[in-house]
This record gives sequence, C-alpha cells and structure tokens, in this order.
Amino acid sequence: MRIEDYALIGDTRSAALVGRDGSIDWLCLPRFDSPACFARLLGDDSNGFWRLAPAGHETATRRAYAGDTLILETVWETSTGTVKVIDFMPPQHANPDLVRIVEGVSGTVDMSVKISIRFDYGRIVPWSRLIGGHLHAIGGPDSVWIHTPVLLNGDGHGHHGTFTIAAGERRAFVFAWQPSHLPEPDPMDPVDQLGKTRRFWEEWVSHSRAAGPWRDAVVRSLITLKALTYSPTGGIVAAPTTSLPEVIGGVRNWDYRYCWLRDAAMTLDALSRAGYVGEAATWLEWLLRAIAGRPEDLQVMYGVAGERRLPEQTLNWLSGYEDSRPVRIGNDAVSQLQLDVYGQVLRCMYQARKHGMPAPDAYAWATVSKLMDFLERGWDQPDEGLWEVRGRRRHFVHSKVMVWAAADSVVRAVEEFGRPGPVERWRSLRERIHAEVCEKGFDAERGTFTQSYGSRELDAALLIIPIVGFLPPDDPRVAGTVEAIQRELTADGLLLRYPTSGHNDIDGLPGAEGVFLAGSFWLAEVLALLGRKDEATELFERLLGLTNDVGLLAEEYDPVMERQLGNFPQAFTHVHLIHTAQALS
Ligand SMILES: OC[C@H]1O[C@H](O[C@H]2O[C@H](CO)[C@@H](O)[C@H](O)[C@H]2O)[C@H](O)[C@@H](O)[C@@H]1O
Repeated sequence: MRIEDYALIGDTRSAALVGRDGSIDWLCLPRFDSPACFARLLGDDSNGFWRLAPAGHETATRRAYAGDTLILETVWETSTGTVKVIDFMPPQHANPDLVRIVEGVSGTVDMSVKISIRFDYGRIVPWSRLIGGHLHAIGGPDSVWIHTPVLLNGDGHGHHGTFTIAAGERRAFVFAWQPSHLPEPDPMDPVDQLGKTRRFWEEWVSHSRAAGPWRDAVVRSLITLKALTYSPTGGIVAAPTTSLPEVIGGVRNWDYRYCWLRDAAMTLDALSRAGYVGEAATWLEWLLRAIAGRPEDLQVMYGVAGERRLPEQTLNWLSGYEDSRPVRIGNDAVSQLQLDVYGQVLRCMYQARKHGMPAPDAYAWATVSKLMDFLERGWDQPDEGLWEVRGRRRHFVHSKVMVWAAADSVVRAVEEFGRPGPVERWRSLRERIHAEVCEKGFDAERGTFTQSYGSRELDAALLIIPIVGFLPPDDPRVAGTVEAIQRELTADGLLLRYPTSGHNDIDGLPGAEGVFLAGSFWLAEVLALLGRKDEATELFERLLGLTNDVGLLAEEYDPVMERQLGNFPQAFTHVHLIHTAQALS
C-alpha cells in the first residue's frame, strides 16, 4: 500500500490506519505511543494486521468518511453485489475499542476475514483461544478480545473465516483492548456506539467557524488535529505513526508519536482561530504540567502525559516501510536545544488570548516570565533549529526570529492585556535580536536572509519572517527572500525544507528527501500576505490536490514518484493547510 492508500480512524487516545485493501496495518494500544499490535505497515503479514474484505478482491471501489466524522466507510462493488465496511473507534471509552461493521448494500458478497495479532510492534505471537464467539489473545501486558459474528479458524499465522453478506444484513466485529491482568471487558452494542461516535464528531465540528470555498478540506484537517489529541491529558502528537520514510528506502525515519511543543503550539493556534478555544486552554494546562521545573530543562517534546525520557531505539525485527530502515521508536531529538520552541509557545499563548482564551492565571504568567529570563540569558546560543538537525549546532535565523517573536508576544501581552513586565527589558531584548538578525542573517549581496548566520544556504523556515511580523510583507528583504526561496528551494513548484541533495552537512544525514508540505503551504500563505493572491490560490489548490481520497496529507511528497512520504497524517501539514485557507479567505 502507498502511504496515501491509508485512512485514519481514532478515539483521541490512539489511532489506526486502514488500507484501501480493507486491512488495518497499524494500531498502537492503549496510547498513541504504546507498542503496536498491528505493525504490518512497517513490515509484513507476520507483524500483525486485520483484513476484512470481499474474498478475492484487492482494493475497494471507493471510500469516504461519513460526513464530518472520523467514521470510515469503505465500499466494494463486486460482480455479485455491493458491500460497505464501516470502521471506527468509539471516542469515549475507558479502554480502546475498534468496531468493524459489514453492511450488505445489494446482492450478496462473499467476505473474508483474517486477523493476526502481534503485540510489541509485531514481535510477540500471543496465546490465542476461541471462547464462545470471542477470540482472546494475550501476551505480556496486553490482551485483546474480539467479538466475532462468524466462525474463525486458527493456524500458526492467525485466525481466518469466510461468510456471505446479503443486502440489508449487518455483521459487527468488536475489538477491545484490555490490560492482560483484567477480565474480559463488558460487552458493547456496536450500532449504539456507531450513533454515539457520529454524534461526538458532528457535535465537535458544529463549533467550528470553517466556511468558504475550502470548508471541507479545513474541516477534515480540524478533525484530523482533534484525532491527534490525547484527550485524557490534552497533549497532541505530531503524527500517529513512526518511521514512515521521508524518502523510500532511506534512513530518515522518525517516531512522531510524541507532543512537540512546536507542532502542538501551531495546532492550538489553528484550533483557537477556528473557534476551539477550549482545546487551547486544555493544552495550556497540559503544557504547564509538562514543563513544570527549571526553564533551562524545557524539552522540545514530551510523551502524551508529559513524560520526559523518550530514548531512541531501533526495532531490527521490522523490515521497514518498503524496506526503509531503520524502524525507530523514541526520538533522540528530545534532548536538543531548539530555541524557536519558546517563541512558538509564547506566541501561541498570545494568539489564543486574542482569539478569546481566558487570561492565564498568575502561575502561568510566572512561567512565562521564567522562560523569558532563560531566553535573555541564552538567546544568542547556536541550536539544532526547528528541523532538528543532527549535524552541528548553528545560529539558525529561524530560531532567532522566533525568539524575537517570544519577546514580541510578551511585550504585546503587557501592552494589550495589562500583564506585568519587565516590559522594558523585553523590549530591549526584542530590539537587540532584530538588529543582530538583520546584520548577521541577511546576505545583502543576494538580497535574502539565509539559513544561519554567514551561510549561503536558504531555508523554507525563513518564510516565517512576515508571518510573525518580524518584517512587514512589503519590506524588500522579505520580497528578496521569497524570490530566492522560490528560485533555489523548490522542486516542481513545491518547497524543500533546505538543500538535501546527496550527502550534506546541514542535517548530518545521507540522502535527499521529498518536498515539505507544511513549508509549501507557508509559501502560499506568504504569497497571499504579499498580495500575490492568484499565485497563492493556485499553489494552495495544487496542494489540496495532493490530499488523498479522504483528505489526508503526510509530512512530505515526492513530485517525481507522485507519492506521499513521511509520517501520516501529520499535524504540522494540516495546521498549515488551515492557516493558508484562513490567510486566503
Ligand atoms: O528530519 C530530521 C528530523 O525529523 C523529525 O523532525 C521533524 O518533525 C517534527 C515533528 O513533526 C517537527 O517538529 C520538526 O520540525 C521536523 O523537522 C524528527 O523528529 C527528528 O528527530 C529528525 O531529526
């Protein structure tokens, strides 16, 4: 399956990827960052999957979400009849469940079901037994109970069965995860849960302010962002997957099932602008809990409950998506210094307040002050930057601009909302950073800002300069930077993050990567800010054309192979889809 052949279902605690072939190939339980019990996505059949499809049919005829929900409907038209498979995860259950309802639409269809559960990312072959209409699998800390309406037979590889579905009939499979020391969970009514799940999503979407020509794409992105929120704590993961490659067969494979402050802050900015101020407030509480401690110990990412240690490991029993190895879990970028994160967080708090979030309490503002103390001491250090380079630290222009944005946000909060200072110190910090970036980060000869002080490379992240108001859109230095980026950093009109052809010393990694979709949306947003609305709209609509059949986007795209690349679906990309739609309308 191509990455874009997958659709997402989820319960705001974890998520599954369902292929166009009717196979669930990725599911981590009970949390986004738990070990997967279906990991075929990153390996093969022996790493676990659950396929439910007409016997002998490879791919579905069509599929779509049911209206503004995360309920997936996959339709198969066969020579004997038409069948629909409805997949969803009820969002309000203590323990995760996954429901698959098979609905006969016309005629009769012979169906096949194959289930192979492999706990611990496809490694543990569980003990399985069939008891009174249930398949029970147990291994280590995990157990799964599947209520099956058809007789299953087991062999060394898993369980399988066949059945015929006629027009008007419904058969439901209910999969429930439970810690292995607990007894079988209470039964649930799948049809009742279908109604509740539909109402949950429709009610949530009804609070959105999305309107206009791109309303459906924006709403699908909002639903996706909500699906990536871990509801028990308010943390937001960057994506529900690990190690989907940034180039097929390459090594740029990372685990995104954590809460990056950068990605989460941007997500909250998009949600609060779209009317979801409550989500912004919940995330702010999550943030204050996660970062509680010394400001210099602030991490760029945390686990969904605020965990700090996320050690990177390689799962060498998995062959990787289309042989893209290594498969990694954990992320060593956790210990990097990325100064932009401070700016993202403080700017997000300021923006959320502007969009109606209640004033943060004195404790929250004291945290803001401490973060600013840290920035006053440390803003001039080199860092790893927002791209989390694994090469040497540099004075990234984007990082400095975002520290400027941090200072600008707190100065504005003092001026506009009457928060306590020290405002003079913050104003002076803002001025010093501005002067240094304009002096050391601008190449006057070429008329463009550069990736880092004194370098010749460009960087898509420089597009943030007019977005955060570091310089006005009509400043010639902005126009020069946009022009240079369009000239030197695009592939087929879409934006690369930075030059990665061949081995380079920017990120310390071999090989190139695809175009960065969030950056390409930035370009459209900046073109709109510059008044180049037709060009911006054309680029935006082209990017919308890259969404898959159910409106989802990964982190990157390969314009030559015409394939999505990287973790999927990625919050960062959907956030910038929303921002650009807002900028254009
Ligand atoms: O490609 C290098 C880096 O890729 C990942 O980082 C990227 O994803 C993050 C989450 O969406 C995002 O915040 C960051 O800006 C992106 O560069 C990966 O997590 C890193 O470990 C890796 O070095």
